[in-house]
Formats: sequence, C-alpha cells, structure tokens
Amino acid sequence: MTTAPLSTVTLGDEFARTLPEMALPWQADVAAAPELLVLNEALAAEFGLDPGWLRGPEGVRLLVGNLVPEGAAPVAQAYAGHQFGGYSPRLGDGRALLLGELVHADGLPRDLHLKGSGRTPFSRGGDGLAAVGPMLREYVVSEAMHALGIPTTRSLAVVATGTPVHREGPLPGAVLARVASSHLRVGSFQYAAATGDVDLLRRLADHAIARHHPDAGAAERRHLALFEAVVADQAALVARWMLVGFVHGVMNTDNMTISGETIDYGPCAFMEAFDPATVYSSIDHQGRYAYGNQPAMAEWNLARLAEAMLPLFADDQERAVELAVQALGEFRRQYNDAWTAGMRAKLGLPDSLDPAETAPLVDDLLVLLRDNHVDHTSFHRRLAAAARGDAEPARGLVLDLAGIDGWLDRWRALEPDAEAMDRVNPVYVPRNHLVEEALAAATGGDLEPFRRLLDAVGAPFDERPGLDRYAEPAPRDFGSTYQTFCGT
Ligand SMILES: Nc1ncnc2c1ncn2[C@@H]1O[C@H](COP(=O)(O)OP(=O)(O)OP(=O)(O)O)[C@@H](O)[C@H]1O
Ligand SMILES: [Mg+2]
Repeated sequence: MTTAPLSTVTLGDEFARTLPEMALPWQADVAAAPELLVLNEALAAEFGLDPGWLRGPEGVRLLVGNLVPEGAAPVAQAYAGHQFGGYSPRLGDGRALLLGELVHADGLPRDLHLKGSGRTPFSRGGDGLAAVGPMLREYVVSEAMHALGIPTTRSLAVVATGTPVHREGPLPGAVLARVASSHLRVGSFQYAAATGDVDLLRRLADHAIARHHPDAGAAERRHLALFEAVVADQAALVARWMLVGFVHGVMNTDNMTISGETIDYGPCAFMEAFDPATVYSSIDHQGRYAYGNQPAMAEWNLARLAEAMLPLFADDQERAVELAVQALGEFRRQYNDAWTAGMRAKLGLPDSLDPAETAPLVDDLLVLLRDNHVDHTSFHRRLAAAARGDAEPARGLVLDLAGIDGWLDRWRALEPDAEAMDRVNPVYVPRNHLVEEALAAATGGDLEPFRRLLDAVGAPFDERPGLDRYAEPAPRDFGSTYQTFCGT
C-alpha cells in the first residue's frame, strides 16, 4: 500500500467563510467499524488523491469524515425547499456534511460532501443516517449518468460504517462521499431570501457566479445573467434526462442545483416501457414528478428561484418581475431545442434537416412506443441495426407491425447514420431490476453483482460480449410493481 501524509489532502472552506449564515460547523459521527465498499479511483486521481492511501485506514477515516485535514471546516449547509409543492423554510443537510472544497486537475474547486454522516441541527425527526443499499444506488446511478455524458454529482466512495440503520428492519449503515461542482440548490436561494437579508442573498449569488458562471459577472445585470444561465443549464439537463428515459423522482427545489448537475439519487429510476405517465416513487401519488412532467417541474422550480432572486434583479419590484418573467420565458424554447436536437441525434438524422420535417416523425414514434409499451433504451439502440438494413431487432419490440413498418419507411428515407446513433443511444443503463439485485446482494455482503453492474454502465455505448442481460428489460413480473423510496 502506498501511503501519503494527510497534509497532502487540502480542503478549502470557502463556502463556510463566504456564507457563515448558511454553514453550521459540525462533525460526522464516528464510524464504529468503517469498511470501504467501493472507491472511484479514476475520480480520486482527478484530485491528485492517492487511491492506495484512500484505501488505507487514514483514507477511509477521511472518507467518513472522521479524519479532518488541518484547516478544513466541515459544515452542515442550510437550505429551504418546496417539497411536492409545499414550502419548508428549514431543510438543510440533515444527514450530510460539506467537508470542504477540493481542487480538481482543471484548477477549479469541487465540493467534497458526505451523505449519511449522522445527525445535524437540520435533522428534524430523522436519524441522520443512510443504509448501504441506497448509498450504493446513488453511486452506481450517478456514475452511469456521468458515463452517459449527463452533468451530475459524482460518487467518490461508499464506506460501510459498521453501525446498523433502522428502516423497516435493521440495515447496514453507510456513508457516501460525493463530489460536486457545488451543493448550491434552488433551496439555498430560497433560504437566503427568506431571511430577508438581501446582503446574504447577494453574497450567495456572487458566490454562485464566481463558482459556476464567471461570465455572468461581467454582465450589466449580473444576477439576472446568473438566473438566465441556470435556466439554460437546467433546460439542457432535463432534456438529457428525457432523452435517456431518466426519472429523477423527487424534483423538489432542494434537489435542483445551481450548477446544472443532477443531484440526489433517492427514488430515481430508468424508464423501461415508454410512457410519459411513468412514476416509480412510492410517495408520488399525483404523478407530480412523472417522466413526462419533468420539464414542467423544472420550469416550476426555476420560477421559485426567480422569486427568491427578485430583490437582486432590479430595485423596482415590477421591473424585477418583468425581467424574471422574460428570462424564465426562455426555458421552453431552450428545452425544446435541446430535446429536438437530441431526438434527431438518437434517430441518426443530420442537424441540417428542418425540425418541422422531423417533428411529426418524432411525435409519431413516441405514440407508437407508448401504445406498444416498448422498452425505451433497447428500441433506440436496436434502431441502428435498422439503419444498417436489419429492421428485425427493433421491429420485434413493437406489436403494431403495420405502424412500425410505416414509420421505419419514412425514417429510412431520411438516410439515418447508424454509427452516429451508436454514439448517443446507450446499450447499458442501470436497469431497475439489476440495480435492486445488486443492492440486495451488497446488503447481504456480496459486492460482485454491484461491481459487474458498475462495469457495464460505466461504458454505456460500448457493446461487449457476455453482458446481454444488462441490455435487456426487466422480466415482466418485475416492471409493473416497481417502487422507489425517498430519504432511505
Ligand atoms: N435519515 C435522515 N435523517 C435526517 N435528515 C434526513 C434524513 N433523510 C433525509 N433527510 C433530510 O430531509 C430533507 C430531504 O431529503 P432528501 O431525500 O431530498 O435529501 P437527501 O437524500 O438526504 O440528500 P441530498 O439532497 O443531499 O442528496 C433533507 O433536508 C435531508 O437532509
Ligand atoms: Mg435531497
């Protein structure tokens, strides 16, 4: 084992220094018997962290927050949030801590953050803990999203704590070490705004500009420019989710970042049979966060961000509202552009095609996929074979043969590029039944299925022999009853 002195790990405390009103100094619980379950060596290397040292006793203690480098100041971050439409003025890191900022090889800071590290002043009735299964879920799904090229928080490690967590029964506890561009959320702005302290709100916005959108700093109305940048990033992000069939499941304003990265892989899932009404979360009875509602929910959340930022847009409130409405009005166009371009790429069609020509083709396909309960991921991947002359793999997924044949004829007339399709349509996504299988085995102490799944989804576009089951939808009896859970 290589060793490196702890002094080589440097953690900044910029958030805590800049926004002390939103940062409560706090310490992680001491892990009784920490055991490293998974370490993202490639990610560690991006920060110059020695994987050998991280695997050793000191490194593992760092990864659960029990070894704090000199100068670091771990904090629980304050935030508010609309949860399923209802406003909670005080949420915050109830089971998480910001350890501090690491410097990435690109020279820019990233947050090193823990989830499952014990109670904090924001815990309310919760135990501050997390179980092995849900932390490994966040690890594998976030890394799959990254491999798909979708902006996301990253997972550095999961460490079992040796302390049981009580849910429906006892479960092994774990801490996830997460890396993100920042953990600033729409809810962070809502919290700052609710204090009534405009100076705090302004410092938060300036911190976000410096961290994520330095260009906005040069704009005449820099805070409006920040808002516009967040709108654009979220429009692009949600379009990416939609194109791969990702259902976030809990798009509360406290689970939407300012950076444009996906955050909080609680009740998330990948849709199989294409249907905009798809919901997996056990508590989402109204379908608020259904697959097809995600763009509208993102827009709703951004309206809450605009409300929070209003005092920064203009001194005159009417003028501020006018500017906010105008900026938010861009969301739909930006989302539609990103979605349309993404669908054109999935179908292997050139950018030069008039969107008016491709739109009916896309719309008709979505109706076919929904009416025939077609698996989203495998259909798009198999369509490349149809572009190469063998329609059977994709055709075989659709019951309405006349319908799909008519559609295929129209599509093929546009001369789709099969190679280009293979670069954007994944073979492997973290399918729900495989995630559950891997997490159940890991909870029982067998990490092999988890490692195999991670390996498959880590190179999602690269079809490999022996991984057929990772490319197949769930067996019939699995899909219709599948549920996911928040706050696990
Ligand atoms: N077991 C728990 N103990 C204490 N607080 C909790 C617990 N689970 C969730 N919370 C808190 O409830 C709120 C909503 O939880 P949510 O599931 O959205 O976030 P999370 O999964 O804990 O973390 P993150 O959003 O950082 O990924 C947050 O303030 C969170 O800290
Ligand atoms: Mg959350």
